[in-house]
Amino acid sequence: MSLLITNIGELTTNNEETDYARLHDAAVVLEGETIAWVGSAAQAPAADERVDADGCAVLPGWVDSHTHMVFAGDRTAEFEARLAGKPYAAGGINVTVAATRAATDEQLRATLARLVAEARAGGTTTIETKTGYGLTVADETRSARLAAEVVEEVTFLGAHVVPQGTDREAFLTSVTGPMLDAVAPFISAVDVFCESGAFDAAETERVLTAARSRGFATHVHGNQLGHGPGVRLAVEYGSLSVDHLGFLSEEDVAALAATWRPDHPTRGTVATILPACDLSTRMPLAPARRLADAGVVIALASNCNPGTSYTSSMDFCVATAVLQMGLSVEEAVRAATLGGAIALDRDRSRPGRPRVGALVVGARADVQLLDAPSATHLAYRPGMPLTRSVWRAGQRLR
Ligand SMILES: N=CN[C@@H](CCC(=O)O)C(=O)O
Ligand SMILES: [Zn+2]
Repeated sequence: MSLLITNIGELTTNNEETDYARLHDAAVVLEGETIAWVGSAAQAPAADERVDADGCAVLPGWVDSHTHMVFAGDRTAEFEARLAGKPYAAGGINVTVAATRAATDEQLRATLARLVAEARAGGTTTIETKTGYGLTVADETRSARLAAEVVEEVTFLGAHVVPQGTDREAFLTSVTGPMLDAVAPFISAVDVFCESGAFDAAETERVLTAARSRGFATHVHGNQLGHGPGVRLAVEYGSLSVDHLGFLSEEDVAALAATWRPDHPTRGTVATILPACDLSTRMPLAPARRLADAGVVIALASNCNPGTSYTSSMDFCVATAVLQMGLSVEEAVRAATLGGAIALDRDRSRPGRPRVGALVVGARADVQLLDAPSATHLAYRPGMPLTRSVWRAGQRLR
């Protein structure tokens, strides 16, 4: 079954080969799960079905490369305390750990389904989600298994915090051994919260080493609450991304930039910025402009979780990145699509892992149509419901 979306006023393709140029008076053809044709509306081939975009903007579906959606419970009281001036601290995670352990599979599934549905309705077609609210072998395995039922990228975040009442050394031994082995069938990457109140540099290295020795890609939560070793270690260990980044030294920015120079031997480390979290925790916004000017590839993600960022709205993240972090609309949209795909190592097609984040021939047919003539309206009309239609793998979701 093929579908022609035509009369597109502005088409964001993220096609590197055409210098990321946006097309006007454009059309795309979806064939089954895949993008089959992209070009000028006047030259579009016939298809089984046709959608008229009425001159509106079409973009790749959002790629949300950082969320924590497997949880139970509520942290409104902690949020209210923050509004009254109490700073965010990693310890709050234990409240969600207790609620998550007490929840049934069906309760966790229901929350996950609700959050995934919200994200999809907002144009998100690729979701990464992390474990990290179970923190025993059984609870982390359950979180990974339930996540894998509904999202395509599951990341093991056993090293989120040392749970209350647990011996630190015994916990780390489990996270880097039996716990990691138990979740392995459900995950594609490993993450670690490198921060005071969570895990220090030596502990972070243990987690990254264990992941690497089993062939898993890694991510690091780093430099969120203060300056620290997160960025340095992510770069040293070749992590796919380092996320948060509210506190960066000149050396941190230079180290990240060096990974994107053509002479760098491996794939670079993406800087994932999480503006909704920065705002909700009342922490400094990550220096996105500085990172972009230094040549660092940026991903923009929601960090949807009950503690620091209870939203999956990528539209909100894009608007904030433009209005408050100094990115252009093009940069912010690219970070929320192609940037996320690069952070998940999904910007090229591999068996069982189709390319996402770009509207180019061969990529997965993940498409959003806005109720607006250009992507600029995401920042120009912040907070407005601009998602008109969404297709994921060729299936219409709304
Ligand atoms: N920073 C660490 N983890 C989450 C927050 C988890 C929580 O507070 O529940 C984050 O990315 O912000
Ligand atoms: Zn996070």
